[in-house]
Amino acid sequence: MHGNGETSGELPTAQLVAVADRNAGNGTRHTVKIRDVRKAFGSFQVLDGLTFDFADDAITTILGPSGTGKSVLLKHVVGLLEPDAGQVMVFDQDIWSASERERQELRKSFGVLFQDGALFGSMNIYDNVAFPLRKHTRKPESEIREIVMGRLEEVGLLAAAKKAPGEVSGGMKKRAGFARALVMNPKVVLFDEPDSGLDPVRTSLLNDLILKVHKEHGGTYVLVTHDIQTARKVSDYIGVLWKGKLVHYGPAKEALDSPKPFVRQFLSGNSVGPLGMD
Ligand SMILES: Nc1ncnc2c1ncn2[C@@H]1O[C@H](COP(=O)(O)OP(=O)(O)OP(=O)(O)O)[C@@H](O)[C@H]1O
Repeated sequence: MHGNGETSGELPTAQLVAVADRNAGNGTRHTVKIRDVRKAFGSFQVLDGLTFDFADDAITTILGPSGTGKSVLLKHVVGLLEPDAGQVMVFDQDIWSASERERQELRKSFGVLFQDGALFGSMNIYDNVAFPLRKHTRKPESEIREIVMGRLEEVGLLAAAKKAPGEVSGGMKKRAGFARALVMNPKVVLFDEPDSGLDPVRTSLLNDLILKVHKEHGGTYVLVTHDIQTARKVSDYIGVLWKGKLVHYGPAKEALDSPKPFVRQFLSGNSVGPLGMD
């Protein structure tokens, strides 16, 4: 992204950071910063020098065509993939300069909701949600119970606590995954296509839930989706990835009203424009 902002239509780094600063309002540090991150698989340059800060206490949606590197970006943020170059800073610490132990600690500040909820099929919903607390804390079962029941109530799953993941609907699995992602009180919550496989009404209900929980607890939420309605509904900020670059990042309204041809085409779902099937 450095040095070629004009040709690609990207905002220069300083402006991207300024956008995030405006959101922080009082100059507070940003929890997650991406600095010139590059990643290639073989000869395919998936991330081609990304630099931006995720806005704290806001919901940022990352949009972009299939295969453009959205999931790869999320995996860099949680430290599951190491960049070829550049830094992923979490709480001002470069996660790949940190030791494996420090990285594990940093990961505890993340809640992650993968596409299918990633629940353990052999455990009921309650035990799935309790899992991170049992694994990462020494809290007694009585306290774990209080936390888990609170989260299950929040996502409307108290009645399903004893059910196995295989016995509940896709929407319920996602809500259970969301409850589990929140159980350690994470500062950063990442959603990889939370709406995939859900009908429009359940997608809308899940979006309401994301907004409600975010309003209540705050935090840096990052959501990858293909669903423009979801982006319209939940986003404070929108980033658009294309061909390894962040072609837009800013307040949601700015993205939705963007005059840039690719951003316009993508956000309107128009078949005519710079984006083709390749
Ligand atoms: N571990 C890996 N090894 C090799 N290639 C990979 C790996 N992970 C991702 N890729 C490739 O990187 C590219 C970006 O993948 P990614 O899953 O991030 O896309 P995406 O934007 O999330 O797509 P979609 O919207 O379809 O989920 C794809 O071409 C994918 O095949």
